Amino acid sequence: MPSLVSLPKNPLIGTVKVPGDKSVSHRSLMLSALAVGESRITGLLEGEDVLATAHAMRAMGATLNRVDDGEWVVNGVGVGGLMSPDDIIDMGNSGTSTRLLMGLIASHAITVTMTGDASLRSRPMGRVIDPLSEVGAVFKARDDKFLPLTVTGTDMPVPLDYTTPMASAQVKSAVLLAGLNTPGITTVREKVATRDHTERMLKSMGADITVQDEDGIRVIRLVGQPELCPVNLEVPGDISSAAFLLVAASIIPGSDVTLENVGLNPLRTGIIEALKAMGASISIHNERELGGEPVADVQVIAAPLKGVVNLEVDPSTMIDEFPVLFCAAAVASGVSRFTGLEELRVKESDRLAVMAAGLRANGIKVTELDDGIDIEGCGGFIPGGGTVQTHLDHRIAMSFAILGQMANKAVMVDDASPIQTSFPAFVRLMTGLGAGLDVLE
Ligand SMILES: O=C(O)C1=C[C@@H](OP(=O)(O)O)[C@@H](O)[C@H](O)C1
Ligand SMILES: C=C(OP(=O)(O)O)C(=O)O
Repeated sequence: MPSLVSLPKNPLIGTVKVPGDKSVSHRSLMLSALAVGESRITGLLEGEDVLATAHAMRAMGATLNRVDDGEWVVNGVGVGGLMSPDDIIDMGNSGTSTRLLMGLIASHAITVTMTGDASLRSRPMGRVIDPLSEVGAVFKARDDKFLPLTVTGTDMPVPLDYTTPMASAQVKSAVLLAGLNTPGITTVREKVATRDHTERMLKSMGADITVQDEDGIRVIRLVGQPELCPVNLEVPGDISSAAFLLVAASIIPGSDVTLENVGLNPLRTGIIEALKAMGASISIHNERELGGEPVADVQVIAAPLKGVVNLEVDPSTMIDEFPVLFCAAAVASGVSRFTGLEELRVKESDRLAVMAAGLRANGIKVTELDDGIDIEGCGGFIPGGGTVQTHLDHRIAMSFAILGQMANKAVMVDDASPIQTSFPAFVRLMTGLGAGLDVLE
């Protein structure tokens, strides 16, 4: 497996585009595959996770054709038109693909067997098996909660009124997608708002979906069995990928980077608020809307960061950005404390334990908490010299690639291959800006 070596080189200078948003890309393929007619998607993220979604939708009968870089044409089968695939579907490393697809399948009378890589096979699926079983789907899962699993959807789906037990857009979306081919109104209630790409895209495709605040609970109601209209959709840049550059350009002295066309969905922008709270110099330009999502150009100029202990940002608005934020905290001056992050333990890896181990291996003093982490910042360059175990987690790999740019000794990432799941151009783009990254095959 290819390892990655990161050592300081130059300030990051330039203007770049980050790849398409992974969450929006998944949904654009899934929903256009259920539309009646031809959809055209541009700016699609062509990372392994999204390609797994494309493979799954083809296997269930939709026609998806790649016509150019990031440009795909999808001919959908209509809501209710999915068919049983003739083989097991390998979902690779992608939790979003797996859980949202389970929702789609739950209200189609088809049978699908899914598996994934070692990381995905270790992640809990009970959080979607439980509500989808109430819809009427039948699951046969390893230990009742892990992949490989077989799901048999029902031809008599029940519309749920479901309150999500944790802040999860994947769980919310799985229940909503099950509601697509279910008569009646499917209701999902969220105590904590999570990314609303599903809601926005369904509305833009003609579904009758409403979102209300009822006594502090976000209530989403979807009328089942719509005819979804095909779309011409441009996918905005992924702020979760942009986050690596926001942190890198903040911590590497002399950097000045502009990121074009970044999706700034209000339920995804916590990383910008968090970095600003630490002293980052980030400005937003050219705000506009793209495919129903707010986007803008984001400029970041290097600035000294200070630790933060009472971050007043909702974790669900930056849940995937905590690994790289921890690296920013390692370079900042002073102590940082992050809590309320138990969900990080069930991502591609246990991101609290793996980040703590990687930071310690590179000379950073950390204390791992049940639901968070304390980090003693170095106020500049960190010792470095450690090898980080990524555990098949792309965000661990990229976070330590960034940290190595502020290390006295090289930071080694044991496996760079997971980066292909969400940001295939990461090394090329970072080195083009001035970073010192080398991939060793
Ligand atoms: O709905 C989505 O596209 C996602 C939701 C989040 O997961 P949870 O909903 O489980 O928090 C996030 O971690 C993931 O990268 C993408
Ligand atoms: C958790 C992530 O994705 P998924 O759940 O789709 O694997 C991520 O991209 O950080």
